[in-house]
Parts: sequence; structure tokens; C-alpha cells
Amino acid sequence: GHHDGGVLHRRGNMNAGNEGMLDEYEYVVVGSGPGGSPVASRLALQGHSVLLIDAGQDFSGDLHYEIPVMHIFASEYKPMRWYYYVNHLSDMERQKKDPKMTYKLPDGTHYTGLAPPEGAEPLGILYPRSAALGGCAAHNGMITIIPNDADWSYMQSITGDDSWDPKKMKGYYKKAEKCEYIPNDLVSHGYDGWMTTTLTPLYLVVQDLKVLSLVVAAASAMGRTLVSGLLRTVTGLANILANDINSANFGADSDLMQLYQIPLFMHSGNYTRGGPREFVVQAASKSRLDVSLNTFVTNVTWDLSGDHPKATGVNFIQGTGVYSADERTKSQHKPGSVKATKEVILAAGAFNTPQLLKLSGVGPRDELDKFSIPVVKELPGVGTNLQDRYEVGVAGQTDSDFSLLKDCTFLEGDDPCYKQWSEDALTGPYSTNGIALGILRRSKVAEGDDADIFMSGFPGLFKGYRENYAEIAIEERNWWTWLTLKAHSRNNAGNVTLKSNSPFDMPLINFNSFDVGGQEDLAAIREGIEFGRRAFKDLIPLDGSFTEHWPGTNVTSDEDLDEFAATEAWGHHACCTAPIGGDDDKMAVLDSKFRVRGVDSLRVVDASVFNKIPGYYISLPIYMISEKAADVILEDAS
Ligand SMILES: Cc1cc2nc3c(=O)[nH]c(=O)nc-3n(C[C@H](O)[C@H](O)[C@H](O)COP(=O)(O)OP(=O)(O)OC[C@H]3O[C@@H](n4cnc5c(N)ncnc54)[C@H](O)[C@@H]3O)c2cc1C
Repeated sequence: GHHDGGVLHRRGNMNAGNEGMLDEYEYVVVGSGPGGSPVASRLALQGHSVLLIDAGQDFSGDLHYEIPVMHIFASEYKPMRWYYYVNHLSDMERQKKDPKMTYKLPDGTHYTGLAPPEGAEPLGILYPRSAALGGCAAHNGMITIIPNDADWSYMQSITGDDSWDPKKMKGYYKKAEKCEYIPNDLVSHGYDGWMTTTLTPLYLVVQDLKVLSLVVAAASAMGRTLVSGLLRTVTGLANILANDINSANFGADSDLMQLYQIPLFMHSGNYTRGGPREFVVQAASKSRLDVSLNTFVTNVTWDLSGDHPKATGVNFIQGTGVYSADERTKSQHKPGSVKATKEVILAAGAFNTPQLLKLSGVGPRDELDKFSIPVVKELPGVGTNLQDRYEVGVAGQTDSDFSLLKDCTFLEGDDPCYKQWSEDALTGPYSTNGIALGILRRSKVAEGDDADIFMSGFPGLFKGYRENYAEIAIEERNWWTWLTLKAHSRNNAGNVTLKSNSPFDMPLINFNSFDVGGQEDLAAIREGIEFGRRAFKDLIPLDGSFTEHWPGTNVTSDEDLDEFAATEAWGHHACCTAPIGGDDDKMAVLDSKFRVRGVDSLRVVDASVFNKIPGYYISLPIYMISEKAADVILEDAS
């Protein structure tokens, strides 16, 4: 196995800090991911007493958390991971044709693949999540891309609430950001926030001729001729990458394909992961913010004596191994409760927030009745409208290894790359997430003016999430995968439903991918796959050419490509399961101020709140709505 992680530097490890919890706080926030952490920190910094609760622990100082390149291993890291097994497709027979399909065997072990042995029970397809201070931002790829203005205009139009104006929302981006990659661009960037943004150091791209030739190939697949010689210097490469994906004019020329460096939530000083936990640590040191880790919330408590049900706090169980997704050693479990004198804010993520609402009596009446949960407020939209983006790849192999990664062991034994990162002024291949560049493009079937495809490349074999995907990705060091991320996906037919009324059971998660708008989305994905193929073909080998092995050169007709993508596509931006919507929308769970409809003192602030999946990567839109929620809540409190 990998190192359990040595202590890099002690920055206020919070795992032991639960003893001093008070009986009541003004605000109780459940979940410390991109949704929960910023709002909790802001409320506390404005003078309120706040309790931030998370079922996970703090991983500060753990190398899985700190080293950017380790993110793929972080999502497999047992103390941190919550593994969900989901259904991508409504047609189970078709889903069984996905090589990622996983089964449970009679001896309790798992089988993943196309030939399950006798007695294997279908489990589903792995969907990694993390329970940690910082939520999934403790293991994610750190990619930080601003969503489209149209995403906010849409919220504005469905709610009639002008505070969702894209310009105002941009203000929240700037408030959150501490930009470390462009100096003094006050129009587009913020410099005083908690979200440090930086880029993969370009010398890493220039150093590895294979990577460099793939960049040139991508450019020629975009119809640009780039003289590879010009790119072999950092300044030469920087010149063609001068456009900032997060700048104010983003999207204006979206018909043109553009090659961008990808901003990461990472520290440029020492190339360590950045995350919302740091905002929490900062705020906790100078405010009445308490953080209770290893604390699993089971339900919201109510005062039912007034006209409306009023949320009064939460019940929880403290300990490790409480939730069925929590694989840590089971500790002694201590039940407890805490009161919120002002509000409870749910930020448990797109799977757990709807589960918590339902367990607390807020949801579709039929489903609550079925599990004998007393109905506090009937809201048919809770757990519906589940959305995700589609991702697929084209993977090819060349004769020799990428020089960049050749010697890296990813912390196994003696690791020269770790040594370089930790000792030589924190440099080398571990100072990136492995995805340096991205391309935005508009497919022929795009709705609106914005790009709907985000292409990127990864120096490994990545065919989607399945057990041990990280080991598989880097097992051989001569693979490259062109990734197509289909943004603005149309499907909203997914759902999160209860399996039982036990808070410890994971819910049932059905994405029903491609059920709505599938033909259009598949047509766009085909364009992405063709782009990846062209890039492999156009490659002027500075250091070997690539042969496609996946999906395979025999998969060429539109039908075959659609069959491939519809069967194997995956996602990692689950959202929209407690959507904000207009007053006339029966399926709206929240109003435009994040308030759960029909009850008092309860809000949701996480990936669940979106009505339609925003932008290209979802963390930054979540950070933005979390900053907005803080403003809205403070307004109501004064
Ligand atoms: C492998 C992977 C890579 C990704 N890479 C990127 C990327 O590069 N860029 C990007 O923008 N997005 C990325 N994402 C997606 C992004 O990280 C998530 O969408 C985002 O973190 C969701 O934020 P959230 O606040 O809604 O929920 P989460 O981040 O899931 O946080 C929820 C928190 O609530 C806690 N919780 C849940 N239930 C309870 C309970 N009952 N009691 C107490 N605590 C509870 C959990 O422990 C967790 O810490 C990635 C996702 C994955 C899986």
C-alpha cells in the first residue's frame, strides 16, 4: 500500500477538537465541502456563532491531501473515501456492457468487468466521494473554471431575483479568489480571498517532449499551425496560451477553439493543494466558529408548534465508521444533538442533502410514507432532477515512457518525484494535477453561445471511475488519454431515493443518463472523440507517435461511437437534487434565497441547489453560491 502520509507541516490539525462543543449556536452547518465551508466561515467572521459539522476528519499534513498529483489516489484513500455504487443507465442490461460495472460476490469481494462469475450480484458503478474537512475538495482535481454568465442569467430568469445577475455573481468569484497567476487584473480577478488559484508550471510541459508534441497536435487538430520549435521554451508556449479561461471576456469568442492553461486551487508558493478547509481554519482562529469532525448528522429537529415547521437543530452520532460508506475502523459511537437558534444549513452534497431532507420528513409524500417517515413538509422535488456531466476518453499508447513521470512511484517505496517535490523547493511532476491544458469548443448541437465541450489531456490511461482506477491509470507510463467533458448536459432524469429509513444506509442513486436530450449530447461527444483522434493522428512525433487502443480504431460509425459513449460515459459533478426554482414550480425545493420551501430556518447550500448544471467544472460555481448564500443570510439576520 501507499504511505499513510507523514506529517508535512502542522497547520492546526482539528481532529481532536470536538470536546468543547456548545449546546447551541446561531447557525449549524452540516457538511464542510465547497458548499458548507465558505458560508460557515463568512457567517462566523461577521460575528455569529457557528458550528460546522462534518462526518469526515481533517487531512491536513497527509500527503494524499497535500500533493497535487496524488489527487487520483486521494479519491481511493480509505480514511477519506465514501464509495457510492450508482446506476448510470436506466437499462440494466445495457449497463452490464460497461466494463466498469461492479458486482458483489458471495464471499463479499467485488468483481468489476464484463464476465461476472455465477452468483455475482449487480452493485453498480463506482462514484467516489470524500468525507473530510473540505468535502470532495480534499480529493478533487482542483480545477477551477468560472461558469458561463448564462448559467446565472438562467437562475435570475427562473426566480425573478436580480441578485443572480451574472455581474453580481462575478463579484463573488472575485471575493473568494486570491489569484496567484495573473498580477493586478482587477477587472477579472480577486486578490484578497481564500481561494488561491494558480497554474501548472509550464516548464513541466516543455520538459517532456511527448507532452509538448501532444500540445502541438492538439493545436493542429484545432486548425492552428504551430511550429513546434517555438514551443520548446516556456515563453514560446506561454505566448500561445496567453488567454485566461477565467477572464472577463470568457465565452465571447466561443466559436473559436481556444487552448488554455487550467487554473487550479493550489498554492504557487509550495505547490500544495488548496481547499475550503483553509478558509475554515483561518476563520476559526478569529471568530466563534467551532468545527465538529467525525460527526455524522442523522436528521434535522423541528418545532412544529407554529404555522410553519421550524428547524431547530440536528441530531448526530459522533465516531468513525458511522455511515455505511465510511470504511474507517468503527469507533465507539456517541449520539448527541445541537440547537441552532437562527438556522440550520444543509451542505452535505448532492447525494446526502436530499437523503437528510427526506429522513427529516421533507420530500415526496409517497416515498416518506413508504418508509414510515412522518411528513413534515411535502416537497415532491427533493432528490429529483439529479444531473451530471458526461466524460469519455480516447486513449493511446506510445513506445517509450513519458520522461516526466517515468521515475515517479506515487509514494511507493523510494520516490524520487516525491523527493523532488518535498526537498527541491517543491518542484517537479508532483506540483500539478497532471492536467495542464484544456480546450473549449462549441459543438454543432450547442444551445446558446457558450462552448459545451471541454477537452483536456492526461498522461495516463483513464477510462472512468472503477475500483483501483488510479493504479490502472499509471501502471504503464506510456499512455495518454484525451478527455472529452460534455458540459451543459441536458439530462435531468436522475434521482436520489431512500433505500430505507436508516440514516446509515446509502441512498439509491440513478442517473438515468442520456434519458433526456441523449441524442444531442451524444452528437457533441462524438465531436470530442473525433477531436482526440485527430490530435493523435496529427501528432508530429518529437518523441514517438501514439496508437489508439480505446475505444479502438474499429469503433468509427456514428452508431458505434454512440453505443460506446452511452455505455461507458461517467461523471463527477453530481448536482441539482434540491433545486432552486420559481414560486410556480412545484418541483422547486428552494426559493431564490436557498430557503427550503414551506419551512422556516432551513437552507441548503451545496451542489444540490442548482436547477441546471452550471459551467464546465462545478466547484467554483459552488464556492460562488456559498459566498452569495452568506450575503443573503446576513441580510436576513440583520
Ligand atoms: C474524483 C473527483 C474529482 C473531481 N475534480 C474536480 C475538479 O477538479 N474541479 C471541480 O470543480 N470539481 C471536481 N470534482 C467535483 C467537486 O469536488 C464536487 O462536486 C464538490 O466538492 C461538491 O461540493 P459539495 O459541497 O456539494 O459536497 P461535498 O464536497 O461532497 O461535501 C459534502 C460534505 O458533507 C459531509 N456529509 C455528508 N453527509 C453528512 C452527514 N449526514 N453528516 C455530516 N456530514 C455529512 C461529507 O463528509 C462531505 O465532507 C471532482 C469530483 C470527484 C469525485
